[in-house]
Amino acid sequence: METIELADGGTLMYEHAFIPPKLADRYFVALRDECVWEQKPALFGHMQPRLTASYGEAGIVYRYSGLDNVALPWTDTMHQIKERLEAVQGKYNYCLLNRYRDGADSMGWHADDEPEMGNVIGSVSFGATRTFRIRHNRSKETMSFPAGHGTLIIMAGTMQQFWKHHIPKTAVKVGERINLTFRHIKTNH
Ligand SMILES: O=C(O)CCC(=O)C(=O)O
Ligand SMILES: [Fe+2]
Repeated sequence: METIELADGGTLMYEHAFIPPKLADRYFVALRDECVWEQKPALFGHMQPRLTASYGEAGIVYRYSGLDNVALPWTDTMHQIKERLEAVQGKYNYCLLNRYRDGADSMGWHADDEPEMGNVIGSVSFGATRTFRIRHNRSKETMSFPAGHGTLIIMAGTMQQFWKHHIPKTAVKVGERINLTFRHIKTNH
């Protein structure tokens, strides 16, 4: 596990093969075939350039960009991944899943800085390797990390306040990638 201290108090932890390859193969197939995937609307009548799914504890709703994401109950696979992650860092009650069907699917620059969101986000990737990029808001310093089959990236500290991240499109022919971001959403009960 590599721990990178970022400017202004952010921390990024990285491990390329956090989930061993054979297990990652099984998880990829289970997540692809068992989750309820949908393509949600984005701004200006567009659709998001990827599929998403939402899982977590009962009653958790994650709101972002005007969308309400109601969590379905953890699947067995997701619960296993969550426990592996929590053994490293964090405590999670919600997971947003993103499925990038090919190199044309992507995620724009953003921070996961909603007020009800805990500062530790645990991200695990399966399938095709895509580039995870981060950029400091003021200095524009940029860093890139290959997010491959079984890769763990933990974002913590003040990273969401001072840095944005994204998954760029790629012209290279790539297969599907599934990413899980485990989060802690504060509830008022
Ligand atoms: O696909 C990824 O690695 C990034 C996902 C992400 O940033 C998010 O779901 O907020
Ligand atoms: Fe994000």
